Amino acid sequence: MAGRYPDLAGQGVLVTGGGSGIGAALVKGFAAAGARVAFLDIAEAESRTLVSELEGAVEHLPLYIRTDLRDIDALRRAVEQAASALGGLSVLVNNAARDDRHDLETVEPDYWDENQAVNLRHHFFAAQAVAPYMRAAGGGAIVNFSSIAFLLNMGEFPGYATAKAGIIGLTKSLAGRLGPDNIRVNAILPGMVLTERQKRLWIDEAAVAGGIARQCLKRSLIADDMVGPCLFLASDASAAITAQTLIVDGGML
Ligand SMILES: NC(=O)c1ccc[n+]([C@@H]2O[C@H](COP(=O)([O-])OP(=O)(O)OC[C@H]3O[C@@H](n4cnc5c(N)ncnc54)[C@H](O)[C@@H]3O)[C@@H](O)[C@H]2O)c1
Repeated sequence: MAGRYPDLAGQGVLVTGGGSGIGAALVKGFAAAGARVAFLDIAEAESRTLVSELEGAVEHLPLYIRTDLRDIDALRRAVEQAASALGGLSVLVNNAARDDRHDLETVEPDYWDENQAVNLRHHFFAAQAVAPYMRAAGGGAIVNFSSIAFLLNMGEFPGYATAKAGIIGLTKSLAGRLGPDNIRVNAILPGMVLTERQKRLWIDEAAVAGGIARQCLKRSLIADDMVGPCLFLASDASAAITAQTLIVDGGML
């Protein structure tokens, strides 16, 4: 991976939800490319394990900043801390989410608001907070993680699906607003990716088989499959690409 996008070496990269799952693969991928990485996560044990795993293996050891992204003041402080520690920020990956299932009949307004706070709201406020640093650097790239789930009429998580659809609108609006500053904004829509959380909570053998049957590629996707597309959208290799959505689902849709 290192060297495939040489322009990423030395860049300041911020990844939300980088402590586990796809986010952890992204932290490793950017660090292997020589980037200076900071990541925000609520999961302390996983995050600290990730940093210790990378000790001695990468040029710049990623910086973990414990942050609950539902707390926008804390998010703003974390962005400042990351920018100061890394010497600037030119890439933001909005990745953190929580795909809880919920019933139409039992959702209350507080649950709905918390669900949007964990799945959508921090995308906007992280972009707002990093934009000045990107302008100072002469440009930047924001990659927002959406999902194909909102296109599949899945009834078990209307809040999550709403947030993931909202991320597409946000991506396009931010791309329009920030394009004149040479800041690109794109979204990745993963398909079925076998992370530890997915295997523990939602995806059993039958679901894996069902998913693969619907894909063109007859294998399970893993977190590492998201790294190449994300590094591509963060790097100068995609310098003329903005306001786009990239589906990475093994050909399910
Ligand atoms: N795994 C899949 O199949 C799949 C499919 C489609 C889209 N996605 C999207 O990809 C992204 C990564 O998914 P994943 O499967 O790796 O998820 P995951 O649950 O494995 O990891 C999410 C990370 O976000 C962190 N996080 C959650 N709430 C937080 C909060 N309030 N503050 C700070 N950190 C918080 C978690 O601690 C965790 O480390 C998400 O945006 C998800 O919606 C995943």
